[in-house]
Amino acid sequence: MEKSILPVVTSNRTEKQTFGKEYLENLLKQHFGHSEFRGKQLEAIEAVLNGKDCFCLMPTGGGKSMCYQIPALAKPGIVLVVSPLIALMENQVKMLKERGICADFLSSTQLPHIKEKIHEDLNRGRPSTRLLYVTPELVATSGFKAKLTMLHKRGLLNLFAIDEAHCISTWGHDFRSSYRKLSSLRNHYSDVPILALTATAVPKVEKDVIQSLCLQQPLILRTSFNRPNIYYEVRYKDLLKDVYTDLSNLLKSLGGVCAIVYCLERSTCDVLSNHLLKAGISSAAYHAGLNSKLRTAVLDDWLSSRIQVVVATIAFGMGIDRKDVRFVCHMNIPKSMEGFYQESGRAGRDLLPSRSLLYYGLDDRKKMEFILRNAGGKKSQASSSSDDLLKKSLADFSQMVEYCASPGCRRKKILQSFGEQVSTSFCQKSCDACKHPNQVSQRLEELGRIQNISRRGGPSPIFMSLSSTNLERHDSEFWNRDDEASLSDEDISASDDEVELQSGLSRSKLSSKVGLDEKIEILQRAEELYYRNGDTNKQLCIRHQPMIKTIW
Ligand SMILES: Nc1ncnc2c1ncn2[C@@H]1O[C@H](COP(=O)(O)OP(=O)(O)OP(=O)(O)O)[C@@H](O)[C@H]1O
Repeated sequence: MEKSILPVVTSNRTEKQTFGKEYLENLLKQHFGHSEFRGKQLEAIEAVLNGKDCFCLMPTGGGKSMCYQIPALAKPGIVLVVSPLIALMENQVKMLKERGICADFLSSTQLPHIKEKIHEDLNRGRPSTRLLYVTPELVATSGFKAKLTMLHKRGLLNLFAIDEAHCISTWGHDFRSSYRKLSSLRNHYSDVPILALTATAVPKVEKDVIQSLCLQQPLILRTSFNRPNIYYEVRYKDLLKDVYTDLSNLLKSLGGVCAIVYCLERSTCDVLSNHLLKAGISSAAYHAGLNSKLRTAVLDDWLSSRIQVVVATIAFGMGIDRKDVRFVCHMNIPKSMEGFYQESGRAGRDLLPSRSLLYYGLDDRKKMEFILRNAGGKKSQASSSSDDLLKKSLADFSQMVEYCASPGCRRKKILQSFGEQVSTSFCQKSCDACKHPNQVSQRLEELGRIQNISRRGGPSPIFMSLSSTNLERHDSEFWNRDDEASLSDEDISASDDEVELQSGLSRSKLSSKVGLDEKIEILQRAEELYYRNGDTNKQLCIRHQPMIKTIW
């Protein structure tokens, strides 16, 4: 384990002096090079340093990590960070180590001697580890619970930070049940503050997270989801001569800016990336169908600006911290505003002017609607809960359609979908509908005419061509059936502890076969499927649990 090269500031000052604004700002400057706290960061940091539970809702790129990283530096002891994905843990630990901060993660994918070293450090009188990243599954094991109790008895637990806390609500009820068991943290270590962090603004999720973690009179911090530095625009595929040429012309006009183009399908990523290359734009495709070596090379090239544009599926982005993405494009309409917000939000994390463009097509809309409905229709037995889930996914999608195909400020529609009410003037002409209202109205009228003609002419060719066989094939892409076949029942039933002891080999074999990004894509799609199909997909998720399990 690499150890801290920079001495971490610990202080024996009194609480008031130790946690003063100036002191905390110094830590921010000294360790991260930022001159001041953003949004509600300081409030969250002060709350947890004073022993208070806190629920923190911040938009993507809002700087949530700082809310537990600064407390880890301000106070002696260990901050335990519960994180859903190994990829996220690895990224953060790497970044912290580069800054000389002693952080580590424990997961079943790590080599035994690395884990041993971490445990050795935790057993020391004064461990050098300041931040320890773990999965909820590990927290639920008896071995790790004993370790936590030992640290607690020695007064070494500074804070529990639950990153991506919405997972408690979205995944915790079923196939990641360990998320629900995190309540044991509050029950066993009542004097250690808990900080729950998320960018998911649904009120039901907030309530569920607070209840599930048993937060005690938490300070609730909500930051507006507005991203004022992003200009939002929609272009209409049906009114364009050639969408790919439109995109390549736009990219050329923007200069060599760093960009991400999201596509629904892997094949589109390949075709579009080739088109951009032919147009003289440096680009590469990135999706779970490529081998991991190639994906790593694409990611490295993009992160180091050797490639300008990555044309990717949703597998690309989670945990990737490149601040200067200037342009995010959606080639197809996403399934929900939440997904769109997360993906478009990868633009402009440095707060500089950036751009989001969505290409809306009538066929894409029909295709997505068909996929959502078909997923619901595949249920073996209709149940009211799966009907509700289907209704929810269609309602989520209709918000996205409204964003694209109805007049009015785009920014306002995004914020309204998260329950924020704002006036239209709030946008300050930073979306196409506010900047060029006449042009947008005219395009919508033209689109309406085309839509009427296509309605009279029957379903579109794409809609007709989506046979159930095609969709089966589409679904099978989510899971690697070879991997499924290679797994024993032991893997399926083993707890995290047992997996570590008994089937580390099969797990690592599986890990080497399946790239991290593919796992992320699988997990995201599993979540998507679960939402769409309710019980049916619960079975699907359980069946593929060994596969999904390797993600955390
Ligand atoms: N006070 C600050 N001043 C300047 N930059 C900051 C500040 N706090 C955080 N950042 C930077 O903002 C970026 C986003 O931070 P972070 O990854 O913590 O965001 P996040 O809220 O976790 O986002 P996401 O939900 O997308 O993961 C990082 O590059 C981080 O270094």
